[in-house]
Amino acid sequence: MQFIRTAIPDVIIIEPTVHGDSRGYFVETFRQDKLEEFLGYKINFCQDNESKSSKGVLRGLHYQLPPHAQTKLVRVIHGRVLDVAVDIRKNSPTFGKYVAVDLSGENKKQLLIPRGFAHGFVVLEDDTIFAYKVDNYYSPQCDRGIAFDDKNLNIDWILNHNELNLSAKDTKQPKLNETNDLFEFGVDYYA
Ligand SMILES: Cc1cn([C@H]2C[C@H](O)[C@@H](COP(=O)(O)OP(=O)(O)O[C@H]3O[C@H](C)C(=O)[C@H](O)[C@H]3O)O2)c(=O)[nH]c1=O
Repeated sequence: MQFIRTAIPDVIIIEPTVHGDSRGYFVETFRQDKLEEFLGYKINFCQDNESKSSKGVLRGLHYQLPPHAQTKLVRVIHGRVLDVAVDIRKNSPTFGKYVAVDLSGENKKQLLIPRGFAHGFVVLEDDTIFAYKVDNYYSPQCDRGIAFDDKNLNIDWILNHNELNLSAKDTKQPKLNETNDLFEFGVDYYA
């Protein structure tokens, strides 16, 4: 299992080891000990999620506010997405910047998105199954979002705007500079 820091160092790509043989393959998709050793802090996931989407679906950009802020460990079981994490920690040197990673059932890559980031993905193949762990329970009251097409983020979602399929909620999210519901850089949201 390899851990690779991205251009935003707190966002980490995880590449599990795939053991293939004549029957198929085996992969350890999560190892708490190895993850905590790399992170240098404890992490306790408490909820697993799964969503299925057709090509063109865009879910995001979402996050939960403290005290229900979530770390997400995301992966694609079948299909392919472009997965995006946006730094929404005020005063961060990478505030408003994003990381985009191609996750697929084929490459088995995962992305660790810490508290303080908005998360979203666009689905690039039909019948894509997206699975992820979170370390705080779902809290509708603390659920927030940022507009996927915020010009100040300038996210390249690959697909054309007219190919996208969003929830009503996601067509009405505020731009980053229109919300105060953000995080502070340097605050330990894991304390
Ligand atoms: C997130 C969540 C949702 N729900 C219910 C609420 C709705 O009845 C239904 C769909 O919820 P929503 O439209 O918010 O689902 P997504 O658009 O896939 O949202 C997720 O996608 C983006 C990319 C994320 O990173 C978040 O985990 C999450 O916001 O599932 C639950 O019961 N539990 C949950 O944890």
